Amino acid sequence: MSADIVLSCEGLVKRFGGITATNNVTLNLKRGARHALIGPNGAGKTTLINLLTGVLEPTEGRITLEGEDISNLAPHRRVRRGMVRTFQINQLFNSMTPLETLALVVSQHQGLGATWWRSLGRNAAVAERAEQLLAQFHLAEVANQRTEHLAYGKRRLLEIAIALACEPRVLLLDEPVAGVPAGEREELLQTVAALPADVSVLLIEHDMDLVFSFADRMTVLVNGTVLTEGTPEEIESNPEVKAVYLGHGDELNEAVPLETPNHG
Ligand SMILES: Nc1ncnc2c1ncn2[C@@H]1O[C@H](COP(=O)(O)OP(=O)(O)OP(=O)(O)O)[C@@H](O)[C@H]1O
Repeated sequence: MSADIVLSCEGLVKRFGGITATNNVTLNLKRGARHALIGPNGAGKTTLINLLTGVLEPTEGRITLEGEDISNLAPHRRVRRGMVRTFQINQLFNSMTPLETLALVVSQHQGLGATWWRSLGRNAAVAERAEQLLAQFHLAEVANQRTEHLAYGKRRLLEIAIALACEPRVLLLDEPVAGVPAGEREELLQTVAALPADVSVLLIEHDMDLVFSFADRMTVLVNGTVLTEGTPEEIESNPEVKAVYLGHGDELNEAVPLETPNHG
């Protein structure tokens, strides 16, 4: 396999009883890519991410990370190897502050265990990395507020900061702006745009503003199958893609949200 492919899946199939949610999907994520996965509701995007991260076991097919077959690795071992995801729905510790949460994750990642309170006091490297992440993700001013009191956009930022604290080589971003109110979107869009260039990103998103401003490559999934893959320009002008989305009453080339996210 080419050295510039960081994550790939080949002939991936997932069946749930009689439903084929993923149908022979082959996808290559290039190093440093900003790759978007789009498709109408029920196209199989979430199932594909669950297969890539190891939450679901494929019926058929193979997944390779940095040239190694990870098809049978447990989810946490895939994270250790550098593939990290965020979730559509926040999965945060409500009673902790962003500073505590990030210190915990950084501490775990550095092999110091879950003793974030000790690490914060005694380990300058943990505190420093947590502070850096707080600044990078516009969380410094809310660093000491309990997460349950944070605005929704800040919670989404914290979630991406947590993923970055694991120092991923591959980041799977699952609908980062879903449910975020208009006034908080800009900060999130800017932060996503400013993600480190050496982290390869696979973005699942319904918001076409974000998809077209972010992606340098796009894969369109329909009924579990890859309809097409290409540059944003190719996707925008592809008649088959337009036909799929026309049923939703929107024009792809207007770069408007194609549908209302059903989560968040
Ligand atoms: N655990 C499951 N059991 C049975 N069917 C499932 C299961 N998970 C997903 N499916 C089916 O697989 C298909 C793909 O669903 P999936 O959630 O992956 O689509 P999606 O593209 O992520 O949709 P959305 O944009 O709405 O999140 C759907 O027909 C769905 O009903």
